[in-house]
Amino acid sequence: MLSTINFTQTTAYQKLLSDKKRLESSSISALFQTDSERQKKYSLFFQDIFIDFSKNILDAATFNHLIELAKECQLESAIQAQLQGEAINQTEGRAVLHTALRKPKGQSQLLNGVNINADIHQVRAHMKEFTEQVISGAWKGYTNKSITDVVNIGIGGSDLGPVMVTEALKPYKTHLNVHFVSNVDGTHIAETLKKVNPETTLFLIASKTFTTQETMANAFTARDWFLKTAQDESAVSKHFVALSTNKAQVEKFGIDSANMFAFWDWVGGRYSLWSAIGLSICLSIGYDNFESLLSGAHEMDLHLASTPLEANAPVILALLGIWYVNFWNSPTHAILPYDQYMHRFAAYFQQGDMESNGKTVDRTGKRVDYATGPVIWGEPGTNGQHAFYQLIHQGTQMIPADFIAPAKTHNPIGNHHTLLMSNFFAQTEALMNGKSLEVVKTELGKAGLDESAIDKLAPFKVFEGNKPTNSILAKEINPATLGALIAMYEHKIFVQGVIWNIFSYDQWGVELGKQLANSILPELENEDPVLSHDSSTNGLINQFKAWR
Ligand SMILES: O=P(O)(O)OC[C@H]1O[C@H](O)[C@H](O)[C@@H](O)[C@@H]1O
Repeated sequence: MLSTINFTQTTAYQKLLSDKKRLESSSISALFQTDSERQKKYSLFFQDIFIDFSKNILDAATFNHLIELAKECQLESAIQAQLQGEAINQTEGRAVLHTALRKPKGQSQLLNGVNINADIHQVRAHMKEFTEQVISGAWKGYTNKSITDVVNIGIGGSDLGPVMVTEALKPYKTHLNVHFVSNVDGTHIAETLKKVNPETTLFLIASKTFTTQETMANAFTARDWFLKTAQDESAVSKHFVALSTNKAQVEKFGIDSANMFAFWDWVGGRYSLWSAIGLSICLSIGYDNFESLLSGAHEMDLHLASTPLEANAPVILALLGIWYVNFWNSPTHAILPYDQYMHRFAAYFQQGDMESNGKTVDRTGKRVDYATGPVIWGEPGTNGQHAFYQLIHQGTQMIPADFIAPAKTHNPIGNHHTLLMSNFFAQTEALMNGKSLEVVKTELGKAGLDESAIDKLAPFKVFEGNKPTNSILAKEINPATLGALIAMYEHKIFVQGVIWNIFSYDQWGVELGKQLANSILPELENEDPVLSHDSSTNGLINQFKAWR
């Protein structure tokens, strides 16, 4: 079981409070000036990924105290508890074993004393066989035509992971066109169905529970649309498959259990792209590339399990995050991939991180008196630079940011990649160094302004600097490096949850929204005036009814 230590009661916490006071009067750039070895000390390689965390407000003492904090919170035993399949998701009484999905065939993974590796690989074999049939054209639709388009219908974890990965790995795309429908807004499915032909389309109904309102509504709409042309219920089995843990509901929907790809309750929705939920990924990039994605993630799992905390990439990133959230009051964290293919990476970890660590109750059931998970956000570079970087550079909040980029591009066109990367390096440097009043004044003087004009304008052009960033440079973004990067962020989330003494693997907050929508639904199904809510909600519902 996980400990219930309150991290604010540890000795390391007190030390970190004084570190903060000391470092407030210093700066990242000053720390570089006094230590020519700084980058070497605060960076590490994980295979072909170079993680430079030297541009943080961090000195040797602080780094040691962060590691002490992790030790005092019994992080090492928490990591083992998770990897060994203990029921660390205590509020749901479940183990958390997405890491087991990435283990090679034949490597034991015990859950309650039973080895689950064979079950996992049985589903994988089914996914491989099916993927190869569809890609080769051997799988035929009801008019004996091969499949050209795949529509994944799912939401949350049953959508965001596959979307992010298929976008990030587009250079590995097969001939299949993979589409994703998630929103219950009819526009999403309507616009997707306009692009596909029922004779050559395969629908993947992706839902762990197979009860999620949005997914079921979209699945029934897709089925009706399909049957309008096919006119024959028996054709459904050639065009609909299910990715789920709920066999009974899958059968109720009318999908043959032979066309069901199973997974298990110990796979959290937002950690499920490695399970049968990844079938859209297999179809999009081919089964072997899916395997490479999984083995890249597995390598990161091994790194988490066996590397000392002070050289452990996800642990370091997690501790730096805690340093900013809890000691520097940073409410948000930006993820900024300088790779257009990774344009959904931040959106994916918005769910991963915020659904996991958006908690106010600690593991003893008490309200916490410290901040927990930050708001995660971001857009790919350089688009973000022309949108929100202003606030990162000159706003009042400290916004730690992860810059992620591949050294090699999949599209070496002209000097585009050099232009892109020059922005990456320039931004992280500028965020750290800022620009002093003196420098601004000299620049304005050189531009020919007189003294009073310089005095007026200069304050607006000052950049305080000292904005922390991590730079994550991968040799290239391929299935294995992407797998490792995703697993690194997953583990970062877990480590932070351990320190914050919260349960990272439940999501009771989402359940509330589902219940509320279901209670209002019947009130929208007739024309009677609604009076059962507060005046704002009543007024809005009644106006909606009047206008629809
Ligand atoms: O896969 P499903 O059961 O349809 O669930 C889809 C999503 O539902 C909720 O929003 C959960 O909070 C998510 O974690 C989950 O990914």
